[in-house]
Amino acid sequence: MSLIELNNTNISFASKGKRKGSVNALVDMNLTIEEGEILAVVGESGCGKTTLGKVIADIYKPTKGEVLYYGKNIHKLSKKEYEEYRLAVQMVHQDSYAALNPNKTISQSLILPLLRHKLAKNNDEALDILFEYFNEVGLNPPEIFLEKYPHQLSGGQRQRILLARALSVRPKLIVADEPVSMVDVSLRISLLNLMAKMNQKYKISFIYITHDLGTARYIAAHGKIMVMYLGRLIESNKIQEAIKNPMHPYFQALVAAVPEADSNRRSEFAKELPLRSLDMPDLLNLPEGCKFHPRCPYYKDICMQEEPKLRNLNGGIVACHRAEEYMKIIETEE
Ligand SMILES: Nc1ncnc2c1ncn2[C@@H]1O[C@H](COP(=O)(O)OP(=O)(O)OP(=O)(O)O)[C@@H](O)[C@H]1O
Repeated sequence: MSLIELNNTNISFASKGKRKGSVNALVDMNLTIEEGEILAVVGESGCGKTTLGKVIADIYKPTKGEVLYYGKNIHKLSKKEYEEYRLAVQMVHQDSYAALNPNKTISQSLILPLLRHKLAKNNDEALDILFEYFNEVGLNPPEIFLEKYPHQLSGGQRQRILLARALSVRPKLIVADEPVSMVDVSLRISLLNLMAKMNQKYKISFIYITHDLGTARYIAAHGKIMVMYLGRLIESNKIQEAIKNPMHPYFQALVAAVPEADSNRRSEFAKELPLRSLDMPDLLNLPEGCKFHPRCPYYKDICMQEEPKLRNLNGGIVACHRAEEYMKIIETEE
């Protein structure tokens, strides 16, 4: 049974601007996360990646559809089961500063959940647990970091603290939302390696949310990728296969935009894909048919009329009317 499953999950928000309307941030989302799996979620800003993470962590409640934890709807769990789920699914947020209380030392912030969830009987036991995980995430010696306030630490140190906090409650899944985007480039690889190590050592599943395909490929080297566009899942596959043979034109454009020093490793599709437009459509007035067609260089009449459904192709799934046809065009062009 899957650790987490989303069944036709939808969520819409009232628009934030002056214009009235609602934004569909997740549309008929179906996905499964297995124990120990790493899933990278990619797509450009505003496509719904964070919303997806927050729905999985029950920070947002779906407007329609359900989230299952080991086959059970999270909103129908008993109190005890729900507590177990809340500990099992931890979210690490992009902005490490906002995620920590600025008026409390790190130890004051991190001891509390351990006591509240009865993972430690008293402060000393909680500190022992934190020492263990601070060492694990490379914050040595732990006592120095535990007595600091968030503003006294660097972005990289705060992200490690958030990972240690998530780890300390022994989760089954960590939803990591752009965990390295606000960290110095030189520290990114060490944080990614840390997550990969946690995945191997503790069999923790990861959902790694990013708009950066390079880091997604790095962390989910043996995992899956899912590509989102305007709240929709448009492609998913094993990550290596997906990058070698991207099916959806939008994903082809993302792959084409990744710099690759070694020409042998470049996907054969990784060439400039000229989109018709660089802008996302108006969220309050989405186009008919395929939501990508106003930007797609390969659209035909059917793309303007019918929204493509997800279907099986090349070991994965894709929502594009013309994927096979398009892939053939590329083959004959080369
Ligand atoms: N609490 C909210 N209230 C209203 N609209 C929201 C809310 N949260 C998200 N949205 C809207 O839902 C859509 C998806 O947002 P989301 O933050 O999930 O995208 P994202 O892909 O994570 O973007 P980014 O990469 O910039 O973080 C956006 O149009 C956003 O404005």
